[in-house]
Amino acid sequence: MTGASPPEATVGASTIGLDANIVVGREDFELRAQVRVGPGEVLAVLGPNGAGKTTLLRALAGLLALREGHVEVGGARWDDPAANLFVPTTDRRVGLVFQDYRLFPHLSVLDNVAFAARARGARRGVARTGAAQVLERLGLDSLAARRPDQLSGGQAQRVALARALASEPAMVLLDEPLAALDARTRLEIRTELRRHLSAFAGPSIVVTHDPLEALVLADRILVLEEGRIAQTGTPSEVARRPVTEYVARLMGLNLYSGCLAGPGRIVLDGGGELRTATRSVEDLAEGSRVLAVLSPGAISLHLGELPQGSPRNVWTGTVSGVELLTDRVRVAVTGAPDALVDVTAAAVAELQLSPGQEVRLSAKATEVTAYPAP
Ligand SMILES: Nc1ncnc2c1ncn2[C@@H]1O[C@H](COP(=O)(O)OP(=O)(O)OP(=O)(O)O)[C@@H](O)[C@H]1O
Repeated sequence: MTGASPPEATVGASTIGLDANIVVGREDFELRAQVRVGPGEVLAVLGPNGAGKTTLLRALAGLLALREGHVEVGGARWDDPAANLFVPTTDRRVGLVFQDYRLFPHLSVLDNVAFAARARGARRGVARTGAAQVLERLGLDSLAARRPDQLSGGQAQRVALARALASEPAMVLLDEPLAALDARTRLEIRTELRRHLSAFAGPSIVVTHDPLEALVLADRILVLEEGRIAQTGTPSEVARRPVTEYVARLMGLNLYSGCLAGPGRIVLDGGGELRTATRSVEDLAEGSRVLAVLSPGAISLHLGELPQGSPRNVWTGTVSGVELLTDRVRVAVTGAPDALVDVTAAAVAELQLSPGQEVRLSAKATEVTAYPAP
């Protein structure tokens, strides 16, 4: 599948894991998404606030009933309104991990992890033995006797994952699992989480705001916007060929839409044009709708004459903002087209860049990646 897959596309090839066609309404919001996740596959769901990510997880977990469609996991139907079928959450084999972990405060770590087996009717000793094995596997055995208020954020997150895995789920659903952690712990746990999810045999879905988390954790990314699938693809497809402004911004790219007006020449919808050296658009007919991305680091800013051997794309603009990032300065330029440009702090000083400043922008045609618009 390419990164430019159409809306409501199907995700993943296998049908043995999760196969869902989700239609749910919440007052004036409607989510419509077809989602397939293969066994052992990790799907990251990315999207802006209010896109419907949590609604999607809640529908899969049985915390919200479908209006239409179906949810099937490992061949078992969990929701199918047309057949009047709805399996309640407690009877769905789902391992849930929430942002705030939701550990039971009055239970020890061991009993938190043993909870699902107990709820299914296992005897206390049996449930605890199973829980102890999971804790050991995750390297958490030393925490077994503690209560949740005696855990750090990172430890609580690990215990929450242990509890989810100990329930022997058919599917694992994680809602912003690393959001409550500080940056350093997040990095550590992200790596561990990747390992544990890779070892899990069923489908997993991770909801996240963080593009890096999606890129690192997932085999496949699904982008939700306003209750619809905006894009699906492997992390590298989505990172290289975003199809919406939201994804382009997340990936730190300038995204332009326009029409092919000759070989390698794109007339942009918002004004201006770009030359591209992308081979794959050469076969497209003139007039075809295309998207083009240009990295902020591939654009240069100039005040006077351009250096010799000028690149193919040159245009003028006005600096509208200058923002210091950790290792570079991001300059917003208004023009035809608008662009975000990354320069060094030295360049900002040398060019005396500040809002209102007129600049010339240049970028090589080889840096402009174009592809058919979905
Ligand atoms: N209990 C509810 N009743 C009615 N509408 C709701 C309810 N919960 C959420 N919504 C609406 O459903 C839409 C999707 O919300 P949802 O929480 O799924 O988004 P999200 O992508 O998870 O957002 P965020 O990243 O902010 O958590 C929003 O428009 C929201 O206002």
